[in-house]
Amino acid sequence: MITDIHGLPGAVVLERFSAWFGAAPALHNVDFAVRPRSVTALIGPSGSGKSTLLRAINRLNDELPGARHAGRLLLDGDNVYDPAVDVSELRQRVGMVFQRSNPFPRSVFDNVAYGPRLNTGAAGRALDDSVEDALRRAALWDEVKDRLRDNALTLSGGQQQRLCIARALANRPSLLLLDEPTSALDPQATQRIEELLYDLQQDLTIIIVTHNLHQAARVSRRTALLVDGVLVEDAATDLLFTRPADSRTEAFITGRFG
Ligand SMILES: Nc1ncnc2c1ncn2[C@@H]1O[C@H](COP(=O)(O)OP(=O)(O)OP(=O)(O)O)[C@@H](O)[C@H]1O
Repeated sequence: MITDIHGLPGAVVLERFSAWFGAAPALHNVDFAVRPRSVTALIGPSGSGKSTLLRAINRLNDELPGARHAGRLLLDGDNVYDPAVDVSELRQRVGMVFQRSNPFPRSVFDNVAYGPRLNTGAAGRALDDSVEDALRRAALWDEVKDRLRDNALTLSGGQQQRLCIARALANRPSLLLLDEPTSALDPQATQRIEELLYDLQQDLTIIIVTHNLHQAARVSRRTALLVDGVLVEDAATDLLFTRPADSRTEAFITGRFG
């Protein structure tokens, strides 16, 4: 099954992938294939390795002292840990959005224009067009089209998070990683982002870490459970929540641990 999707654009494949920060592994021999152009949810108790897995994909763990890994991690069929990989180019292909929205304290426009300016040298009309396109794809354009010169920090929390999504989309990534993107938002702002993810999966692969099992059930086609750095189960979301194959999944989704 894993080899079926290996080289497809936006496909992520982990092969016996392990990660350590110290002696104990944060991820242990993970075999995991993420389907392209769909939403996959990562769930699991606190400290089970969800963020470590996300951060392994765009090599953010590399920045942490003592971090090391073993095994292979492929994006679009390429090993992201190949020495020839340009990490900044990798991070254009892999957008990431965090729990706390983190717009730059600059204008709405400049936030979204940042990547295209830096990576393609876009300017003038071409830059305006790519900013508008990213804001439209992030379902934010109508709300900010008259506020493009306002400081991004004047937007609401939900708008700031969609702005961070737009900033990532402006780099035309094939993969979007979201680490608990709605946990600081109210239900309405959360719903807007969930609807947005539903639309965005037409064009790109999305992996979302969430502590909210209802959210995983609502937004994802597949869900994977991590426990103590081990991938316990990876299945179609409706199956995982109704007929889990592993007793640890059943215990987790019924609230008996984690
Ligand atoms: N920078 C770091 N230095 C040392 N250990 C770390 C670091 N980041 C994570 N770990 C350890 O790696 C393991 C996995 O952590 P990780 O943050 O990936 O879990 P998580 O499932 O995302 O947790 P949470 O749901 O609480 O965010 C934990 O034991 C954690 O203590």
